[in-house]
Amino acid sequence: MLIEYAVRLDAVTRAYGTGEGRVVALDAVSAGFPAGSFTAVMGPSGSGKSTLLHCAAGLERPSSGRVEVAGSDLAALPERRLTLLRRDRIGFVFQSFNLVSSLTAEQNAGLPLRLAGRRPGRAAVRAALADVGLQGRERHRPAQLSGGQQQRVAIARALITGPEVLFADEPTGALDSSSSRTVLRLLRGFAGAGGARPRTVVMVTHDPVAAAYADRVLFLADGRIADAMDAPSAEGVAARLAGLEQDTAAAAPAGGAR
Ligand SMILES: Nc1ncnc2c1ncn2[C@@H]1O[C@H](COP(=O)(O)OP(=O)(O)OP(=O)(O)O)[C@@H](O)[C@H]1O
Repeated sequence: MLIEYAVRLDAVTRAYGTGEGRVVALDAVSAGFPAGSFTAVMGPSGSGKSTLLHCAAGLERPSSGRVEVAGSDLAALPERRLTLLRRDRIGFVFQSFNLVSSLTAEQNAGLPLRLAGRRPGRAAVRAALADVGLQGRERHRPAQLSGGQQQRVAIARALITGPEVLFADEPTGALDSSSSRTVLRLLRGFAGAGGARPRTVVMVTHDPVAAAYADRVLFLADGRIADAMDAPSAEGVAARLAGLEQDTAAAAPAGGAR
């Protein structure tokens, strides 16, 4: 059966700096994220997880290699088309929520539509907030909401444009375990083949419990894919991660820099 990929990386390298100070954050990484799947990306600190996410989402351009999202080769897109792809077909959720503190939950959630020059319909925004369990909180500002509630506003904002791919960078990193569960269930519920188009989630996390919500875990070490695990359990993921952390620590030169 032919697998349809929502996101594909082909020999993607991303290096920072030059000469002595050059750091290869991603080293010829090839990976496919099937349409409708939920993938967690894990690995020791500095292994390249955020860089992979940023390259896959078109937030950063790779030094070499090819990234395809929703059938488009990102490098071939002019800046304007890339902006439209990011705006209309991709959603982002970050660890730090990134809400606008002076705006209400409703205004924050409707912001992508406003930025696209569309007047956000109140009913649609309220429905998006209700979908994440925030009915009755529409007029609250971020400071009046808990961390978990703020992240749910951020999810409503990410989903308001009906994206095909949701990228999440440590979405539960700042949350307690109960709020984390709520957020992870929302991400899990978003991913899938149902609806007009399959919906795909790619999530970077440090937390094996969070990774166990995914269909598949991709492990990075030293900027390369080190392993993959289907139908992950938190225990299995924790054990694999501990092994990779040991290998990375053993391989690191004194002083730590790669
Ligand atoms: N803008 C940058 N300039 C220079 N080096 C960078 C930059 N961004 C990342 N790096 C380096 O690239 C490597 C990979 O970083 P990245 O943030 O992708 O790792 P990570 O796995 O997400 O780490 P963590 O789990 O600690 O967040 C690291 O060695 C990091 O120091």
